[in-house]
Amino acid sequence: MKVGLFGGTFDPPHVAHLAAAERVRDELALDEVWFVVAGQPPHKMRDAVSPAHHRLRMVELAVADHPAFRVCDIELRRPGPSYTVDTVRALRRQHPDAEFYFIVGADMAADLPNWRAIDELKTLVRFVALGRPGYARPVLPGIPLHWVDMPLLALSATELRRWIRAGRSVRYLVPEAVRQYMEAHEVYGKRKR
Ligand SMILES: Nc1ncnc2c1ncn2[C@@H]1O[C@H](COP(=O)(O)OP(=O)(O)OP(=O)(O)O)[C@@H](O)[C@H]1O
Ligand SMILES: O=C(O)c1ccc[n+]([C@@H]2O[C@H](COP(=O)([O-])O)[C@@H](O)[C@H]2O)c1
Repeated sequence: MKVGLFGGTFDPPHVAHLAAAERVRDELALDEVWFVVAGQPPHKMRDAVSPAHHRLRMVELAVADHPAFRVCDIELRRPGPSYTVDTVRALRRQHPDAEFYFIVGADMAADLPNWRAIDELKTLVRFVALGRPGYARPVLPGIPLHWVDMPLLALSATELRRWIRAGRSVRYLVPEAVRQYMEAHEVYGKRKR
């Protein structure tokens, strides 16, 4: 089975995440894409991240209508920073027959040389990267990267949180079920209007 792993903080999940996952699933003929919700993202240690149960629920809602998309909560059940190499080692033990592809946007792709145990990690997964506005396709000597083209979507969770806090509508920028959940649970505070 060919499985795409799409790791993210997903605070909140947005339509560019879904479009990226679908684009890679289609291009590489993956059987499934697992959205791996980061417990404590290693490079966001000092940032305030929304509670894991909200991010997990929002991702569940976001992927619910896609038959090949799944949510993986393995990193939420492990204390400490969510290093991808730990996740992939565990998933390979649990699913010895799966072939794993790790999906990243161009911003994260450029950071791969700094990831924990990257020399081991690159032997455990194939990296797949997508363009992201503002980030060039990186040249990474020694780290094979499968580049997948897709229409660039200038959307980020940081920007969406800012919009919500400013009282702006994010309808159509996040799946409708996610929008309703974040409003009902005031994940990013009360909507101003
Ligand atoms: N607009 C986008 N185009 C392509 N890839 C994206 C886009 N937004 C996020 N990604 C990728 O999705 C993965 C998960 O990203 P994450 O959950 O951190 O969302 P984000 O929008 O980058 O959030 P933040 O702004 O809080 O950093 C990362 O690999 C990131 O590069
Ligand atoms: O393992 C690492 O060293 C590492 C360093 C930075 C990011 N990651 C992973 O990259 C994925 C995307 O991160 P983020 O914070 O942009 O959502 C997420 O699964 C992180 O755990 C992993």
